[in-house]
Amino acid sequence: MSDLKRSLSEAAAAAFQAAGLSPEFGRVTASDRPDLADFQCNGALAAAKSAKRNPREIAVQVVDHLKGDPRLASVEIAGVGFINMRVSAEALSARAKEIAADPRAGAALVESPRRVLVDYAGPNVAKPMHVGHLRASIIGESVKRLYRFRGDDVVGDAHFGDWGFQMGLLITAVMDEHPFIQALMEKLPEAPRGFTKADEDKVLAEFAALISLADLDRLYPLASTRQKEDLDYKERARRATAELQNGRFGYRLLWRHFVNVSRVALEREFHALGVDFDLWKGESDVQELIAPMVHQLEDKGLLVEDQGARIVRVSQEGDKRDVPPLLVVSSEGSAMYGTTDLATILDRRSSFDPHLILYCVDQRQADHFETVFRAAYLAGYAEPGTLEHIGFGTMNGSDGKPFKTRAGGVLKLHDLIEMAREKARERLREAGLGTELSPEAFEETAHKVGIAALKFADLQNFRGTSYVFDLDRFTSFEGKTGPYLLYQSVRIKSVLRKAAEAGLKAGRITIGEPAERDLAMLLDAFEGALTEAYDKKAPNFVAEHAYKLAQTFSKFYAACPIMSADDDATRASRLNLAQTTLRQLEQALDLLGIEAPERM
Ligand SMILES: NC(=[NH2+])NCCC[C@H](N)C(=O)O
Repeated sequence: MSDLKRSLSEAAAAAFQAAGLSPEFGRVTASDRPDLADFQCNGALAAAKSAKRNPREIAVQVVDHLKGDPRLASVEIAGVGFINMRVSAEALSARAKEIAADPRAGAALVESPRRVLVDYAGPNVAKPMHVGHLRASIIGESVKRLYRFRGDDVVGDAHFGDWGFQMGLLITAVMDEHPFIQALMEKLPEAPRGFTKADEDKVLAEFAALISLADLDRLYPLASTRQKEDLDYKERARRATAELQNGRFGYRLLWRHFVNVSRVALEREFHALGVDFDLWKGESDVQELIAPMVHQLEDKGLLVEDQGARIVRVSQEGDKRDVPPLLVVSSEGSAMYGTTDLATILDRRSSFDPHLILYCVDQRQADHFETVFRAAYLAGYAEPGTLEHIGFGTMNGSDGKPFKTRAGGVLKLHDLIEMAREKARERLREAGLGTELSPEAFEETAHKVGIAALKFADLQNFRGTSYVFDLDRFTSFEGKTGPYLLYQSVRIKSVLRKAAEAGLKAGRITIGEPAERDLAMLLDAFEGALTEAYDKKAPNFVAEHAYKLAQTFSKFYAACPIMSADDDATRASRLNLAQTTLRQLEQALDLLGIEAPERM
């Protein structure tokens, strides 16, 4: 089973081949003049150039070969040699029927599934999340779902930032605030003889009683500001970080408490956003791998001294792109962000052995990843081409700079979601929607509308583009928005409910009216949109398809009455089209990480 674009491409390829030309020229695309044709093939022009022949002559040969294909109602030459095709009603009906019967709503699977690891979100302990993390979460979740839906074996990993300087800052701040903890830390440079798991749990419980998430949220920014002015403080934090990393027992316990508290809170917020990880590994998880890795890099002759630090040079003379070297060990002897990323590649190789790792991280880290990837290829830790950075632009405020809250601070995911939810409530009330829902159901709908607004606003743009945060626009039920798509899907659900209540059943699809035709064409285009999104790691192609599908359905519904159709067969066919549209639309929304409510 394949979509029309692909099956017509195959036919055109055969036609080119029959004309003694490369089948490559047979690529068929959706027509840019839908009023004239459904599909077009421009291959005759390219073929003419390479074969030094007349394009029209080639087009005539190809068209002659294609004529009589039962799928085509017409195939004609336009201009200097463009080939225009119109699909027959029978072929379109058959394809629509196929999609209606397909649990995958017309989407194919990849031919050879791969193991793919998606590294996304990348939140940090205690440090507040910024818009980069929000976008990484939204885009990464969608890419993960897309790859999984295409049949790959996919694991999504949060890659928790739990090992940097911020840990030393927190330890220092907490000790300053709690003399009890300070004293305890002095008593516990290492595990006392006979210290059991139960003893550890007791200490952790004491930490839990003294330090809450709110405390971490309060202390981190204070400590982070202070270390900028107070060199002595900074030095203490730096030492604490080093001691933690060297395994100081008390610090490790305290650190475990920080990690636990942050993780629980973060997972709750991500879950509210509809972002769920398969793996929640942290930077700390690969620390044991670093020392042997450094040795190995040394043995391979890749490590060089540079002003007291040890680096891997990844650029060579004449390289198109000059990227900074990988800083493996700093002059102070610590492992760095890139060192951890390199060790993580080793860890992933031994645990999951991925064919591909996708890093969904802010575009501003492009150089960092280029450096890490090159080092990994040089060291033989990954096959060239199997590591890929999926960068993205920023979400900006109206001032054109990365979005900040009104108070000027970085946004908290929790607050952002609440803002979107509040706007969604307002919008629903304004539109007179959800009036029949129970208060709980109304809340749930408002939540779904709010999340859809945020996610769709993000995913409708190609990821590389930056966009401006505008909650009023994002939450509107009109225009290219998440709420519009939810509204359309709820509308279809309501039609289907009414039909079911009246005992009406969906039946055999026949395509006749132009609006039915347009809808069937769009249902067929799902596969093409998914392929593009998959190849380019760009969910905006799925978003675009969902939007067009909703719009096309809306026009279809206006032009082709369902309940009051002229006869039973037409009604059954249109009901089936509506049902199939809903399934495909919900599938597309699911790939964007968006959930539609049952009612509004
Ligand atoms: N493998 C990675 N480096 N992933 C991205 C991690 C992002 C990092 N925690 C940050 O906040 O910037």
